[in-house]
Amino acid sequence: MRFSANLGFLWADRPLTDAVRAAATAGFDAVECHWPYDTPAQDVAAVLRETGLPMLGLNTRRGNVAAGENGLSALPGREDEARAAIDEAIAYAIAIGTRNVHVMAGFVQGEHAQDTFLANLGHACRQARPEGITILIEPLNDYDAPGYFLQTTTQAEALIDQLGAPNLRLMFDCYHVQLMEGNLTRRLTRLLPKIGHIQFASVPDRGAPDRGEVNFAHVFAHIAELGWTAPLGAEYRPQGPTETTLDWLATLR
Ligand SMILES: O=C(O)C(=O)[C@H](O)CO
Ligand SMILES: [Mg+2]
Repeated sequence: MRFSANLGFLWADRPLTDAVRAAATAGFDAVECHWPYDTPAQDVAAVLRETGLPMLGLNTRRGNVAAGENGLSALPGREDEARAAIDEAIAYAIAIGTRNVHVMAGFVQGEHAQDTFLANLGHACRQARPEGITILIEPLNDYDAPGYFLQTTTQAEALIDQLGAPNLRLMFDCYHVQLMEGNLTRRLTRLLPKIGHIQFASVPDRGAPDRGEVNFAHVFAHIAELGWTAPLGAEYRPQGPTETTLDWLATLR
């Protein structure tokens, strides 16, 4: 099994470029991030070349973070900002060779929000497709992100089917899915053709995967049996310095 360090959480206390180096030293096969926009893309591209690690994914900006926003793409009336964030994310992804862009929906509910999200996702998929980039949507659990538009894989699957874009896929984060829907291995099997990236953290505390209610040795073996070979995203909150939380990397590999 190969693993990607999510630098939104792992080594998040370091500049992004140093975090990439730390992930390489620790033996990760890839990296991914949340919002890299404060770091010039050419610096990130340079450190990816230096370490040989690919950056698997990045997120669109959240909007007004101080006001509690967590994405713009399902917010009716915010289409111009949402599309600017999508275009920015795709341009950054092209500059650093990243193949996945997670389009964040935001805190909103209702049919109008669904139409808005679909329209903005259509824009994202059209812009990304000629560049070989996949657009990801990720259900977030209602405990950490109450009121987030996209909360379940069932909802995400319906959106993917409705839009019918070949480069729209599901970000299957085992942490969120376990909290909202459970049934991880059956769900992974059924949804596999629609999955673009897989992430994990312990449940319920979002720590390293060698603790908590999910047996990740079993889940990772199942994912390998399904034929999935891309690195899995370690998106957990280290309790202490990241290096002290990496025993799982040897045991679950
Ligand atoms: O929160 C998550 O699980 C994510 O993957 C997002 O990228 C950050 O909100
Ligand atoms: Mg995630």
